[in-house]
Amino acid sequence: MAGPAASENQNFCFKEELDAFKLSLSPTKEVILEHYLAGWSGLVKFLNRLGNVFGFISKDASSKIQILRNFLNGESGSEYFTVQSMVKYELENKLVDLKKAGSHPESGCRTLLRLHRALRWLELFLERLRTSQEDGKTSAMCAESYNESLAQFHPWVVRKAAGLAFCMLPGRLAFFEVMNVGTPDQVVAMLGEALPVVTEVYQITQELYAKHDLLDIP
Ligand SMILES: CCCCCCCCCCCCC/C=C/[C@@H](O)[C@H](COP(=O)(O)O)NC(=O)CCCCCCCCCCCCCCC
Repeated sequence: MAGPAASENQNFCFKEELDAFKLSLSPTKEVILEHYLAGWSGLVKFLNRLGNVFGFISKDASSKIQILRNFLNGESGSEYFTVQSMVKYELENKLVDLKKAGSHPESGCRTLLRLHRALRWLELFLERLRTSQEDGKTSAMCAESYNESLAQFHPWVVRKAAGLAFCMLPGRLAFFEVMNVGTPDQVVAMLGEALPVVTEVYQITQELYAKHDLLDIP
């Protein structure tokens, strides 16, 4: 697969995309939705640069980002400032279908849970990338991370399609180039700095969802 043109590369740097997750952590360790979504948009942008075979994944992620942005820009937008305030607001106002799909099939809590589960995949994948050898296979790293996380929530047909798409991932070096961060050493260093942030955002959200028994929203 040919890499993106140099001019295109100037508009993209993986580090900046991940920085949005850093910004999403408030001083009181709440997760600011706007920045969280900006982080996801950056990842989707990256995914789109990898080629059309990932289109079905980036479409699903984009539509979930959009659902949440609509809440944020809607009339109750201020309630959606952080993930914590969103959970409180939606639960207090009975805006979440907790056990089975009903009148709120696209609640903020439910939609964010899907992205949250994918964040665990990201964490596992970035850690594998960071510690990979020069001849490491991104497709295998991606598949292993997926099988350990997101796959359990997906039906067979989605798992199958995802597995096929992973085979189309470029090799480690070409993948690093698409990230546009610098030399492989610089990429590895950047990942070392970025990962703890991803982990922290994941853990805070995980604890919040567990506390409110929201981890299985249909
Ligand atoms: C680099 C390769 C990227 C591979 C992406 C790995 C994740 C694979 C996810 C496969 C999702 C398939 C699409 C369909 C999903 C939905 O069925 C399913 C359930 O939704 P529903 O309850 O509304 O029906 N949706 C989801 O689980 C949410 C998936 C969100 C995936 C976001 C993936 C963004 C990937 C960003 C790549 C960034 C890589 C950066 C590496 C340096």
